[in-house]
Amino acid sequence: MPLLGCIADDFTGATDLANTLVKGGMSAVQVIGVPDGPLPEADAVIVALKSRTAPVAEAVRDSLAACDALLAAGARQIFFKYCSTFDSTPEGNIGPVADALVRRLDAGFALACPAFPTNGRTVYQGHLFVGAALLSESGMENHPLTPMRDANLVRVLGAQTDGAVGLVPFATVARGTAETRRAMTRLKESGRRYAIVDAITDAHLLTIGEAAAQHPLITGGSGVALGLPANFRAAGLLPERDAAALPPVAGHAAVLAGSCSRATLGQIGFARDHLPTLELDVLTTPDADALQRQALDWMDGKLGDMPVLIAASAPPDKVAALQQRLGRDAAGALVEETLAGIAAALVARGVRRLVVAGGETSGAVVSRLGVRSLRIGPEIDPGVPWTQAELPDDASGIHLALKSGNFGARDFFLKAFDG
Ligand SMILES: Nc1ncnc2c1ncn2[C@@H]1O[C@H](COP(=O)(O)OP(=O)(O)O)[C@@H](O)[C@H]1O
Ligand SMILES: O=C(O)[C@@H](O)C(=O)COP(=O)(O)O
Repeated sequence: MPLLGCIADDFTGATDLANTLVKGGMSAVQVIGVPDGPLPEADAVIVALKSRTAPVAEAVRDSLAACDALLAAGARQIFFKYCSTFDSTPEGNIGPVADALVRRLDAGFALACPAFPTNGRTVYQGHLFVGAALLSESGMENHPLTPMRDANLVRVLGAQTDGAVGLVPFATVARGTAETRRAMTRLKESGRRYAIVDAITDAHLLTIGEAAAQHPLITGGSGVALGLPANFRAAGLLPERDAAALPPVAGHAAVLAGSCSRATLGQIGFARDHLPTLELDVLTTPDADALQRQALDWMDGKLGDMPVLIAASAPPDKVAALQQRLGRDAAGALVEETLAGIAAALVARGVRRLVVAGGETSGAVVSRLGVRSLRIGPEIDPGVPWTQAELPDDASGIHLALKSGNFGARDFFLKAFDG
């Protein structure tokens, strides 16, 4: 029976959250899509949806179905995981999904905290920073699907919900668990459905986690989950455990990149000097079949001891040009379909260790490969673990690392395969 039931709005976000919980001593399994059978045994079950950019009604429907499955399995607390950069549009989907979960759980209130200080995401006076820059000046204002042009999360969340949004400021969180708990209770009693909660350091996140021990619903990034294993441990529900090691796999290694974030563009720039690299020019050839044929021709003879890198990623001007030609969603779907097809071809040719860069891209790849669940293994960089995925026709499975576009050091695509 899971202690914590989690609903993640994309696949990289789900592994990020699972990674945090495993490091905190909880066993964690990531299930792909709304569960249609019994849930695996684990302290935390993370249902990974592709609901971040889905139509609102679909995101709400799938999130509620996931919530029901987790509650039916006995989960004591529900966690709604979204991006540490609060990726969403004025239509949603953070607000509408959170509203539906608040109602389903009869919670009346939920905290909202995307902070992830280890990766530079902090919240101060309700404003989200990425490193030293406001969210709206961090590069996220150019995201292909969810451009973030306002850093004030009280306003951003407020535009996505009919509930009122308050703030628990830094000064309160710094005063500790009891003050933070009281501030959230006061906001709930004064009719706020949400509180953006400031957090600048991991110590703040631990305080918030402890203060929310009795909340039926927590919403946020993986950072705010830091404090949750201790709550279950304090309640005598969580035995001491070691983080799981994964059984080794033998085969080729590859990286597929569909993220256009600054971090991923930098990682591609670094890796192209070290790894056999194919950069697809989607603007010149906006045709999934033709792009896949290019990749298949290229990879013959390239798969050997070295990992290979295939990227569709492009800088903002090229992304904008493709979107102007095809429309935003069609442009994203074209690239996702292309990379998913290439992933299937790589696996068919013996790739058994695969890094995928980009949340939507990871969703498309994992769906195409028919992966149903992921066991979480060792961390490569903060927020990105290796995972073990069973394939439908190969029980020994493959190792997959689903990298959030924004995460990882510059040498991530090499470092992933060290050791
Ligand atoms: N060259 C390109 N032009 C337009 N869109 C692209 C290009 N390359 C990738 N994309 C799309 O950009 C989106 C990136 O989102 P995602 O994979 O979630 O990355 P991130 O993790 O950075 O958010 C995907 O839909 C992807 O298909
Ligand atoms: O919280 C985060 O930043 C990540 O866990 C996450 O959600 C990643 O999403 P993408 O940037 O779309 O990969």
